[in-house]
Amino acid sequence: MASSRIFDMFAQYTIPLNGTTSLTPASVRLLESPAPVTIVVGFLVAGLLVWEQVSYRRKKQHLPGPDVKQPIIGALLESLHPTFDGYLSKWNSGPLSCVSVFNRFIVIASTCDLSRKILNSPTFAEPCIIDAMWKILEPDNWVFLMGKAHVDYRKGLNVLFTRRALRIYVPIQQKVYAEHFKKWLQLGGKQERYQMLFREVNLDASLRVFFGDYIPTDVAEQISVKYLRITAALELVNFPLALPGTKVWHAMRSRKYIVDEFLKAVKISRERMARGEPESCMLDGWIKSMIDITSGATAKGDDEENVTRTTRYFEDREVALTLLTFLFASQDATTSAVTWAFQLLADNPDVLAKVRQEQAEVRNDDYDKEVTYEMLESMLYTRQVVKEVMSIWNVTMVIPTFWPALHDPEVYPNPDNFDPDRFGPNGSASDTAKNYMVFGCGPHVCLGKEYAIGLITGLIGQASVKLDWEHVKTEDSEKII
Ligand code: HEM
Repeated sequence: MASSRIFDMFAQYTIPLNGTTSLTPASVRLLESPAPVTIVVGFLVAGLLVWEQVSYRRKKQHLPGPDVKQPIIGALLESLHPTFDGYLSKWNSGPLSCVSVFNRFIVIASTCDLSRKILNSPTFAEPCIIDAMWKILEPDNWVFLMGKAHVDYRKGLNVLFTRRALRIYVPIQQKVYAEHFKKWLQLGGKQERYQMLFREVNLDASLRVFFGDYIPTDVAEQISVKYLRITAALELVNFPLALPGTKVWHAMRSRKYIVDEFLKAVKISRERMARGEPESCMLDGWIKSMIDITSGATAKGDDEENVTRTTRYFEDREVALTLLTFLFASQDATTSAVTWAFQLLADNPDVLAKVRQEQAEVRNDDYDKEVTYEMLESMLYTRQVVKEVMSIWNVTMVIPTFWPALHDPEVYPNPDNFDPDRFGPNGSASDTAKNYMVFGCGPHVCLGKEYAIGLITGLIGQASVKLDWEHVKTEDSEKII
Protein backbone atom coordinates (compact mmCIF):
# COMPACT_ATOMS: atom_id res chain seq x y z
CA MET A 1 0.00 0.00 0.00
CA ALA A 2 2.66 2.46 1.00
CA SER A 3 4.76 1.68 -2.04
CA SER A 4 1.91 2.29 -4.51
CA ARG A 5 1.31 5.72 -2.95
CA ILE A 6 4.91 6.65 -3.42
CA PHE A 7 4.75 5.51 -7.02
CA ASP A 8 1.63 7.63 -7.65
CA MET A 9 3.17 10.71 -6.22
CA PHE A 10 6.23 10.47 -8.41
CA ALA A 11 3.96 10.04 -11.42
CA GLN A 12 2.46 13.48 -10.94
CA TYR A 13 5.16 15.66 -12.38
CA THR A 14 6.98 15.57 -15.67
CA ILE A 15 10.20 17.14 -16.90
CA PRO A 16 9.68 18.40 -20.47
CA LEU A 17 12.41 17.93 -23.06
CA ASN A 18 13.17 21.65 -23.32
CA GLY A 19 14.60 21.52 -19.82
CA THR A 20 12.14 23.80 -17.99
CA THR A 21 10.02 22.08 -15.42
CA SER A 22 6.30 22.16 -16.02
CA LEU A 23 4.44 21.16 -12.94
CA THR A 24 0.79 20.34 -12.61
CA PRO A 25 -1.04 21.88 -9.60
CA ALA A 26 -1.04 18.47 -7.94
CA SER A 27 2.68 18.14 -8.29
CA VAL A 28 3.25 21.65 -6.92
CA ARG A 29 1.38 20.64 -3.83
CA LEU A 30 3.57 17.58 -3.54
CA LEU A 31 6.83 19.52 -3.78
CA GLU A 32 5.69 21.88 -1.08
CA SER A 33 5.03 18.95 1.20
CA PRO A 34 8.10 17.39 2.90
CA ALA A 35 6.64 13.89 2.55
CA PRO A 36 8.48 12.70 -0.62
CA VAL A 37 11.84 13.93 0.65
CA THR A 38 11.26 12.16 3.94
CA ILE A 39 10.30 9.00 2.13
CA VAL A 40 13.33 9.09 -0.17
CA VAL A 41 15.60 9.69 2.79
CA GLY A 42 13.80 6.88 4.62
CA PHE A 43 14.46 4.57 1.68
CA LEU A 44 18.10 5.54 1.54
CA VAL A 45 18.58 5.02 5.28
CA ALA A 46 16.78 1.66 5.16
CA GLY A 47 18.94 0.67 2.17
CA LEU A 48 22.11 1.67 4.00
CA LEU A 49 21.10 -0.25 7.10
CA VAL A 50 20.40 -3.37 5.05
CA TRP A 51 23.68 -2.92 3.14
CA GLU A 52 25.50 -2.53 6.50
CA GLN A 53 24.16 -5.87 7.73
CA VAL A 54 24.87 -7.63 4.42
CA SER A 55 28.42 -6.27 4.36
CA TYR A 56 28.93 -7.36 8.00
CA ARG A 57 27.64 -10.89 7.29
CA ARG A 58 29.82 -11.15 4.18
CA LYS A 59 32.94 -10.31 6.21
CA LYS A 60 31.93 -12.38 9.23
CA GLN A 61 31.18 -15.60 7.34
CA HIS A 62 31.66 -18.49 9.80
CA LEU A 63 33.48 -16.52 12.51
CA PRO A 64 31.94 -16.56 15.99
CA GLY A 65 30.38 -13.24 16.89
CA PRO A 66 26.92 -11.66 16.87
CA ASP A 67 24.85 -12.58 13.79
CA VAL A 68 23.45 -9.08 13.51
CA LYS A 69 25.45 -5.93 13.98
CA GLN A 70 23.96 -3.18 16.09
CA PRO A 71 22.98 -0.55 13.50
CA ILE A 72 25.60 2.12 12.79
CA ILE A 73 27.59 2.07 16.06
CA GLY A 74 28.12 -1.69 16.31
CA ALA A 75 29.96 -2.66 19.49
CA LEU A 76 30.92 0.95 20.23
CA LEU A 77 29.80 0.94 23.86
CA GLU A 78 31.67 -2.31 24.56
CA SER A 79 34.82 -0.93 22.94
CA LEU A 80 34.67 2.27 24.96
CA HIS A 81 34.57 0.29 28.19
CA PRO A 82 36.27 -3.02 27.42
CA THR A 83 36.30 -5.57 30.22
CA PHE A 84 38.60 -8.47 30.77
CA ASP A 85 35.57 -10.82 30.93
CA GLY A 86 34.44 -9.49 27.55
CA TYR A 87 37.82 -10.40 26.02
CA LEU A 88 37.76 -13.76 27.77
CA SER A 89 34.41 -14.69 26.23
CA LYS A 90 35.72 -13.72 22.78
CA TRP A 91 38.87 -15.85 23.17
CA ASN A 92 36.82 -18.76 24.43
CA SER A 93 34.53 -18.57 21.42
CA GLY A 94 37.23 -19.80 19.01
CA PRO A 95 40.70 -19.19 17.59
CA LEU A 96 39.26 -16.28 15.61
CA SER A 97 36.24 -14.19 16.51
CA CYS A 98 34.98 -10.86 15.33
CA VAL A 99 33.36 -7.63 16.33
CA SER A 100 32.37 -4.54 14.38
CA VAL A 101 32.60 -0.92 15.59
CA PHE A 102 31.00 1.59 13.19
CA ASN A 103 32.22 0.31 9.82
CA ARG A 104 35.45 -1.11 11.24
CA PHE A 105 35.52 -4.90 11.20
CA ILE A 106 37.84 -6.28 13.86
CA VAL A 107 39.07 -9.86 13.93
CA ILE A 108 40.33 -11.11 17.29
CA ALA A 109 42.93 -13.87 17.34
CA SER A 110 43.23 -15.95 20.49
CA THR A 111 45.94 -18.51 19.77
CA CYS A 112 49.66 -18.05 19.95
CA ASP A 113 50.22 -19.29 16.39
CA LEU A 114 47.62 -16.99 14.86
CA SER A 115 48.91 -13.97 16.78
CA ARG A 116 52.44 -14.69 15.56
CA LYS A 117 51.21 -15.13 12.00
CA ILE A 118 49.45 -11.75 12.10
CA LEU A 119 52.44 -9.94 13.61
CA ASN A 120 54.69 -11.52 11.00
CA SER A 121 52.50 -10.43 8.08
CA PRO A 122 53.13 -6.70 7.81
CA THR A 123 51.76 -6.66 4.26
CA PHE A 124 48.32 -7.56 5.59
CA ALA A 125 48.38 -6.21 9.12
CA GLU A 126 49.43 -2.71 10.12
CA PRO A 127 50.46 -2.05 13.72
CA CYS A 128 48.11 0.93 14.11
CA ILE A 129 44.37 0.42 14.24
CA ILE A 130 43.41 3.73 15.78
CA ASP A 131 42.79 6.40 13.14
CA ALA A 132 43.61 9.22 15.55
CA MET A 133 47.20 7.94 15.81
CA TRP A 134 48.02 9.37 12.39
CA LYS A 135 46.85 12.81 13.43
CA ILE A 136 48.49 12.67 16.83
CA LEU A 137 51.87 11.15 15.98
CA GLU A 138 51.99 12.82 12.52
CA PRO A 139 51.71 10.90 9.24
CA ASP A 140 55.46 11.14 8.52
CA ASN A 141 56.28 9.44 11.84
CA TRP A 142 58.53 6.41 11.38
CA VAL A 143 56.11 4.07 13.23
CA PHE A 144 53.82 4.13 10.21
CA LEU A 145 56.55 2.97 7.82
CA MET A 146 56.07 -0.48 6.40
CA GLY A 147 58.25 -3.10 4.69
CA LYS A 148 61.77 -2.20 3.62
CA ALA A 149 61.45 1.50 4.53
CA HIS A 150 60.58 0.46 8.10
CA VAL A 151 63.41 -2.09 8.31
CA ASP A 152 65.96 0.46 7.03
CA TYR A 153 64.80 3.18 9.42
CA ARG A 154 64.84 0.78 12.37
CA LYS A 155 68.42 -0.26 11.59
CA GLY A 156 69.44 3.34 12.20
CA LEU A 157 67.92 3.16 15.71
CA ASN A 158 69.65 -0.01 16.93
CA VAL A 159 72.61 2.07 18.07
CA LEU A 160 70.38 3.57 20.77
CA PHE A 161 69.92 0.24 22.55
CA THR A 162 73.38 -1.37 22.39
CA ARG A 163 75.10 -2.48 25.60
CA ARG A 164 77.36 0.55 25.27
CA ALA A 165 74.31 2.83 25.19
CA LEU A 166 72.51 0.99 28.03
CA ARG A 167 75.63 1.48 30.19
CA ILE A 168 75.18 5.26 29.91
CA TYR A 169 71.48 5.04 30.81
CA VAL A 170 71.66 3.04 34.07
CA PRO A 171 73.17 5.75 36.36
CA ILE A 172 70.69 8.30 34.95
CA GLN A 173 67.76 6.05 35.85
CA GLN A 174 69.15 5.29 39.30
CA LYS A 175 69.47 9.01 40.06
CA VAL A 176 65.83 9.62 39.04
CA TYR A 177 64.58 6.72 41.22
CA ALA A 178 66.46 8.10 44.24
CA GLU A 179 64.88 11.55 43.75
CA HIS A 180 61.36 10.11 43.49
CA PHE A 181 61.80 7.71 46.42
CA LYS A 182 62.82 10.67 48.54
CA LYS A 183 59.54 12.41 47.64
CA TRP A 184 57.51 9.25 48.33
CA LEU A 185 59.12 8.90 51.77
CA GLN A 186 58.11 12.47 52.53
CA LEU A 187 54.49 11.27 52.27
CA GLY A 188 55.19 9.69 55.66
CA GLY A 189 53.57 6.32 54.97
CA LYS A 190 50.32 7.84 53.80
CA GLN A 191 47.99 5.36 52.09
CA GLU A 192 47.93 6.45 48.43
CA ARG A 193 46.97 5.24 45.00
CA TYR A 194 50.50 4.86 43.70
CA GLN A 195 49.88 4.21 40.01
CA MET A 196 50.27 7.88 39.03
CA LEU A 197 53.45 8.14 41.11
CA PHE A 198 54.81 5.05 39.35
CA ARG A 199 53.93 6.65 36.03
CA GLU A 200 55.81 9.82 36.99
CA VAL A 201 59.00 8.04 38.04
CA ASN A 202 58.93 5.91 34.94
CA LEU A 203 58.31 8.80 32.53
CA ASP A 204 60.88 10.98 34.29
CA ALA A 205 63.50 8.20 34.11
CA SER A 206 62.95 7.75 30.37
CA LEU A 207 62.79 11.49 29.64
CA ARG A 208 66.15 11.96 31.41
CA VAL A 209 67.67 8.95 29.64
CA PHE A 210 66.54 10.26 26.25
CA PHE A 211 67.29 13.97 26.77
CA GLY A 212 69.57 14.29 29.82
CA ASP A 213 69.29 17.80 31.25
CA TYR A 214 68.31 19.44 27.96
CA ILE A 215 64.68 19.60 29.09
CA PRO A 216 64.10 22.02 32.01
CA THR A 217 62.21 20.60 35.01
CA ASP A 218 59.08 22.75 34.52
CA VAL A 219 58.90 21.68 30.85
CA ALA A 220 59.36 18.03 31.88
CA GLU A 221 56.33 18.40 34.17
CA GLN A 222 54.30 19.89 31.33
CA ILE A 223 55.37 17.04 29.04
CA SER A 224 54.10 14.50 31.56
CA VAL A 225 50.66 16.19 31.58
CA LYS A 226 50.62 16.44 27.79
CA TYR A 227 51.31 12.72 27.40
CA LEU A 228 48.23 12.03 29.51
CA ARG A 229 46.21 14.06 26.97
CA ILE A 230 47.67 12.00 24.14
CA THR A 231 46.76 8.74 25.86
CA ALA A 232 43.24 10.02 26.55
CA ALA A 233 42.67 10.52 22.81
CA LEU A 234 43.68 7.02 21.83
CA GLU A 235 40.25 5.46 21.96
CA LEU A 236 39.32 2.86 19.40
CA VAL A 237 36.77 5.23 17.91
CA ASN A 238 37.02 9.00 18.00
CA PHE A 239 34.97 11.88 16.71
CA PRO A 240 36.26 11.97 13.10
CA LEU A 241 37.12 15.70 12.99
CA ALA A 242 39.75 17.16 15.29
CA LEU A 243 37.55 20.14 16.17
CA PRO A 244 38.67 22.50 18.94
CA GLY A 245 37.84 21.01 22.31
CA THR A 246 37.82 17.37 21.17
CA LYS A 247 40.24 14.91 22.74
CA VAL A 248 42.14 14.49 19.47
CA TRP A 249 42.52 18.27 19.15
CA HIS A 250 43.98 18.48 22.67
CA ALA A 251 46.28 15.57 21.88
CA MET A 252 47.50 17.23 18.66
CA ARG A 253 48.27 20.45 20.52
CA SER A 254 50.06 18.44 23.19
CA ARG A 255 52.14 16.68 20.55
CA LYS A 256 53.05 20.03 19.02
CA TYR A 257 54.23 21.34 22.40
CA ILE A 258 56.29 18.21 23.07
CA VAL A 259 57.87 18.10 19.59
CA ASP A 260 58.80 21.80 19.76
CA GLU A 261 60.56 21.22 23.08
CA PHE A 262 62.31 18.13 21.71
CA LEU A 263 63.50 20.13 18.68
CA LYS A 264 65.10 22.69 21.01
CA ALA A 265 66.91 19.84 22.79
CA VAL A 266 68.12 18.37 19.47
CA LYS A 267 69.63 21.72 18.53
CA ILE A 268 71.56 22.03 21.82
CA SER A 269 72.77 18.44 21.60
CA ARG A 270 74.01 18.93 18.01
CA GLU A 271 76.02 21.96 19.14
CA ARG A 272 77.50 20.13 22.16
CA MET A 273 78.43 17.03 20.19
CA ALA A 274 79.95 19.17 17.42
CA ARG A 275 82.22 20.71 20.09
CA GLY A 276 83.27 17.17 21.08
CA GLU A 277 81.71 17.30 24.56
CA PRO A 278 80.94 13.99 26.35
CA GLU A 279 77.70 12.06 25.68
CA SER A 280 75.21 12.43 28.52
CA CYS A 281 72.07 10.79 27.15
CA MET A 282 70.49 8.82 24.29
CA LEU A 283 70.11 11.92 22.12
CA ASP A 284 73.82 12.75 22.43
CA GLY A 285 74.79 9.17 21.54
CA TRP A 286 72.59 9.25 18.45
CA ILE A 287 73.92 12.61 17.27
CA LYS A 288 77.52 11.66 17.99
CA SER A 289 76.99 8.52 15.93
CA MET A 290 75.68 10.65 13.02
CA ILE A 291 78.78 12.84 13.26
CA ASP A 292 80.94 9.70 13.20
CA ILE A 293 79.38 8.35 10.03
CA THR A 294 79.54 11.66 8.17
CA SER A 295 83.16 12.26 9.24
CA GLY A 296 84.15 8.64 8.52
CA ALA A 297 85.47 8.15 12.08
CA THR A 298 85.53 4.61 13.41
CA ALA A 299 83.02 4.07 16.14
CA LYS A 300 84.65 2.87 19.32
CA GLY A 301 83.12 0.64 21.94
CA ASP A 302 83.82 -2.48 23.88
CA ASP A 303 81.02 -4.38 22.18
CA GLU A 304 82.36 -4.20 18.65
CA GLU A 305 80.34 -7.25 17.68
CA ASN A 306 77.16 -5.20 18.17
CA VAL A 307 76.00 -2.19 16.21
CA THR A 308 77.99 0.78 17.44
CA ARG A 309 76.84 3.41 14.98
CA THR A 310 73.77 4.58 13.21
CA THR A 311 73.25 3.94 9.51
CA ARG A 312 72.40 7.37 8.14
CA TYR A 313 71.87 11.05 8.89
CA PHE A 314 68.53 11.85 10.61
CA GLU A 315 66.94 15.28 10.30
CA ASP A 316 66.00 17.16 13.51
CA ARG A 317 62.30 16.48 12.94
CA GLU A 318 62.93 12.75 12.46
CA VAL A 319 64.88 12.64 15.72
CA ALA A 320 62.18 14.55 17.62
CA LEU A 321 59.32 12.43 16.24
CA THR A 322 61.19 9.20 16.95
CA LEU A 323 61.88 10.17 20.55
CA LEU A 324 58.22 11.18 20.83
CA THR A 325 57.29 7.57 20.00
CA PHE A 326 59.87 6.15 22.40
CA LEU A 327 58.49 8.16 25.30
CA PHE A 328 54.99 7.23 24.24
CA ALA A 329 55.96 3.53 24.15
CA SER A 330 57.64 3.87 27.55
CA GLN A 331 54.53 4.99 29.39
CA ASP A 332 51.66 2.61 29.87
CA ALA A 333 53.13 -0.88 29.63
CA THR A 334 56.09 -0.01 31.83
CA THR A 335 53.92 1.79 34.40
CA SER A 336 51.54 -1.13 34.52
CA ALA A 337 54.47 -3.56 35.00
CA VAL A 338 55.89 -1.45 37.82
CA THR A 339 52.50 -1.22 39.53
CA TRP A 340 51.99 -4.99 39.33
CA ALA A 341 55.54 -5.60 40.51
CA PHE A 342 55.08 -3.53 43.69
CA GLN A 343 51.72 -5.15 44.38
CA LEU A 344 52.91 -8.72 43.78
CA LEU A 345 56.08 -8.24 45.83
CA ALA A 346 54.02 -6.95 48.75
CA ASP A 347 51.68 -9.94 48.40
CA ASN A 348 54.59 -12.41 48.18
CA PRO A 349 57.05 -11.52 50.99
CA ASP A 350 59.13 -14.64 50.31
CA VAL A 351 59.84 -13.39 46.78
CA LEU A 352 60.62 -9.88 48.05
CA ALA A 353 63.03 -11.38 50.61
CA LYS A 354 64.89 -13.17 47.81
CA VAL A 355 65.07 -9.95 45.77
CA ARG A 356 66.50 -8.14 48.80
CA GLN A 357 69.03 -10.90 49.40
CA GLU A 358 70.21 -10.70 45.80
CA GLN A 359 70.45 -6.91 45.97
CA ALA A 360 72.60 -7.14 49.11
CA GLU A 361 74.95 -9.56 47.37
CA VAL A 362 75.22 -7.58 44.11
CA ARG A 363 75.77 -4.31 45.99
CA ASN A 364 78.14 -5.82 48.56
CA ASP A 365 75.81 -4.55 51.29
CA ASP A 366 76.54 -0.97 50.19
CA TYR A 367 73.11 0.39 49.23
CA ASP A 368 74.49 3.76 48.14
CA LYS A 369 76.95 2.21 45.70
CA GLU A 370 76.44 3.39 42.10
CA VAL A 371 74.71 0.64 40.13
CA THR A 372 76.29 -0.22 36.80
CA TYR A 373 74.82 -2.00 33.79
CA GLU A 374 76.93 -5.07 34.64
CA MET A 375 75.46 -5.13 38.17
CA LEU A 376 71.98 -4.90 36.66
CA GLU A 377 72.74 -7.84 34.40
CA SER A 378 73.89 -9.90 37.36
CA MET A 379 70.57 -9.40 39.21
CA LEU A 380 69.30 -12.67 37.80
CA TYR A 381 66.51 -13.32 40.29
CA THR A 382 65.20 -9.73 40.16
CA ARG A 383 65.10 -10.05 36.36
CA GLN A 384 63.12 -13.29 36.71
CA VAL A 385 60.61 -11.40 38.83
CA VAL A 386 60.30 -8.74 36.13
CA LYS A 387 59.76 -11.33 33.37
CA GLU A 388 57.13 -13.13 35.43
CA VAL A 389 55.30 -9.87 36.24
CA MET A 390 55.27 -8.92 32.59
CA SER A 391 54.30 -12.26 31.20
CA ILE A 392 51.30 -13.04 33.30
CA TRP A 393 50.05 -9.78 34.74
CA ASN A 394 51.17 -6.94 32.57
CA VAL A 395 50.48 -8.15 29.12
CA THR A 396 46.80 -7.34 28.79
CA MET A 397 47.76 -3.68 28.99
CA VAL A 398 49.76 -4.01 25.79
CA ILE A 399 47.95 -6.31 23.42
CA PRO A 400 45.14 -8.20 25.15
CA THR A 401 45.25 -10.93 22.56
CA PHE A 402 48.58 -12.21 23.96
CA TRP A 403 46.88 -13.30 27.19
CA PRO A 404 45.85 -16.79 26.01
CA ALA A 405 49.37 -17.55 24.68
CA LEU A 406 50.82 -16.59 28.06
CA HIS A 407 48.22 -18.58 29.96
CA ASP A 408 48.71 -21.81 28.06
CA PRO A 409 49.05 -24.32 30.96
CA GLU A 410 51.19 -26.61 28.81
CA VAL A 411 53.83 -23.92 28.51
CA TYR A 412 53.22 -22.15 31.85
CA PRO A 413 52.00 -24.71 34.43
CA ASN A 414 49.69 -23.03 37.00
CA PRO A 415 49.71 -19.85 34.95
CA ASP A 416 47.82 -17.87 37.60
CA ASN A 417 50.46 -18.45 40.29
CA PHE A 418 53.10 -15.76 40.75
CA ASP A 419 56.22 -17.88 40.32
CA PRO A 420 59.42 -16.08 39.19
CA ASP A 421 61.28 -19.40 39.40
CA ARG A 422 59.58 -20.53 36.21
CA PHE A 423 62.04 -18.18 34.43
CA GLY A 424 64.99 -19.49 36.50
CA PRO A 425 67.67 -21.96 35.36
CA ASN A 426 65.49 -24.94 36.36
CA GLY A 427 62.16 -23.40 35.35
CA SER A 428 60.00 -24.49 32.44
CA ALA A 429 59.50 -21.03 30.88
CA SER A 430 61.84 -18.96 28.80
CA ASP A 431 61.63 -15.41 27.53
CA THR A 432 62.79 -16.59 24.12
CA ALA A 433 60.05 -19.22 23.74
CA LYS A 434 57.45 -18.64 21.06
CA ASN A 435 54.64 -18.08 23.59
CA TYR A 436 56.48 -15.23 25.31
CA MET A 437 54.93 -12.49 23.21
CA VAL A 438 55.10 -9.77 25.84
CA PHE A 439 57.19 -7.68 23.46
CA GLY A 440 55.46 -8.79 20.28
CA CYS A 441 57.26 -10.47 17.42
CA GLY A 442 58.04 -9.96 13.77
CA PRO A 443 59.33 -6.75 12.17
CA HIS A 444 57.70 -4.48 14.76
CA VAL A 445 58.92 -6.39 17.82
CA CYS A 446 59.56 -4.01 20.72
CA LEU A 447 62.72 -2.02 20.14
CA GLY A 448 63.00 -1.13 23.82
CA LYS A 449 62.77 -4.68 25.22
CA GLU A 450 66.20 -4.77 26.94
CA TYR A 451 65.85 -1.14 27.96
CA ALA A 452 62.44 -1.79 29.57
CA ILE A 453 63.57 -4.92 31.43
CA GLY A 454 66.63 -3.02 32.70
CA LEU A 455 64.54 -0.04 33.77
CA ILE A 456 62.09 -2.10 35.80
CA THR A 457 64.82 -4.35 37.28
CA GLY A 458 66.75 -1.27 38.41
CA LEU A 459 63.64 0.33 39.84
CA ILE A 460 62.42 -2.57 41.92
CA GLY A 461 66.01 -3.46 42.87
CA GLN A 462 66.59 0.00 44.34
CA ALA A 463 63.09 0.11 45.89
CA SER A 464 63.64 -3.23 47.64
CA VAL A 465 66.66 -1.90 49.53
CA LYS A 466 65.47 1.64 50.13
CA LEU A 467 61.75 1.24 50.79
CA ASP A 468 59.22 -0.90 52.54
CA TRP A 469 55.64 -0.98 51.36
CA GLU A 470 52.30 -2.64 51.93
CA HIS A 471 49.54 -3.51 49.53
CA VAL A 472 46.27 -2.21 50.90
CA LYS A 473 43.71 -4.31 49.07
CA THR A 474 40.79 -2.55 47.47
CA GLU A 475 37.85 -3.90 45.51
CA ASP A 476 39.68 -3.20 42.25
CA SER A 477 43.27 -3.98 43.15
CA GLU A 478 43.03 -7.67 42.25
CA LYS A 479 41.08 -7.10 39.09
CA ILE A 480 42.38 -6.97 35.56
CA ILE A 481 40.25 -4.32 33.93
C1 HEM B 1 57.09 -3.31 29.81
C2 HEM B 1 57.37 -2.52 28.85
C3 HEM B 1 57.08 -2.73 27.38
C4 HEM B 1 56.32 -3.67 26.77
C5 HEM B 1 55.53 -4.81 27.41
C6 HEM B 1 56.37 -3.40 25.34
C7 HEM B 1 55.73 -4.14 24.36
C8 HEM B 1 55.70 -3.81 23.02
C9 HEM B 1 54.91 -4.48 22.02
C10 HEM B 1 53.97 -5.65 22.30
C11 HEM B 1 55.15 -3.88 20.84
C12 HEM B 1 54.48 -4.21 19.51
C13 HEM B 1 55.27 -5.26 18.80
C14 HEM B 1 54.57 -5.74 17.54
O1 HEM B 1 53.76 -5.01 16.94
O2 HEM B 1 54.88 -6.86 17.16
C15 HEM B 1 56.12 -2.83 21.07
C16 HEM B 1 56.62 -2.00 20.08
C17 HEM B 1 57.52 -1.01 20.33
N1 HEM B 1 58.10 -0.70 21.53
FE1 HEM B 1 57.74 -1.56 23.30
N2 HEM B 1 57.17 -2.31 25.13
C18 HEM B 1 57.62 -1.87 26.35
C19 HEM B 1 58.46 -0.80 26.59
C20 HEM B 1 59.06 -0.04 25.61
C21 HEM B 1 59.99 1.04 25.85
C22 HEM B 1 60.46 1.47 27.24
C23 HEM B 1 60.34 1.53 24.63
C24 HEM B 1 61.30 2.65 24.27
C25 HEM B 1 62.41 2.88 24.83
C26 HEM B 1 59.64 0.78 23.62
C27 HEM B 1 59.73 1.00 22.27
C28 HEM B 1 58.95 0.37 21.33
C29 HEM B 1 58.94 0.75 19.94
C30 HEM B 1 59.73 1.89 19.31
C31 HEM B 1 58.05 -0.12 19.29
C32 HEM B 1 57.65 -0.12 17.81
C33 HEM B 1 58.70 -0.89 17.03
C34 HEM B 1 58.44 -0.88 15.53
O3 HEM B 1 57.35 -0.52 15.09
O4 HEM B 1 59.39 -1.24 14.81
N3 HEM B 1 58.86 -0.17 24.25
N4 HEM B 1 56.44 -2.80 22.41
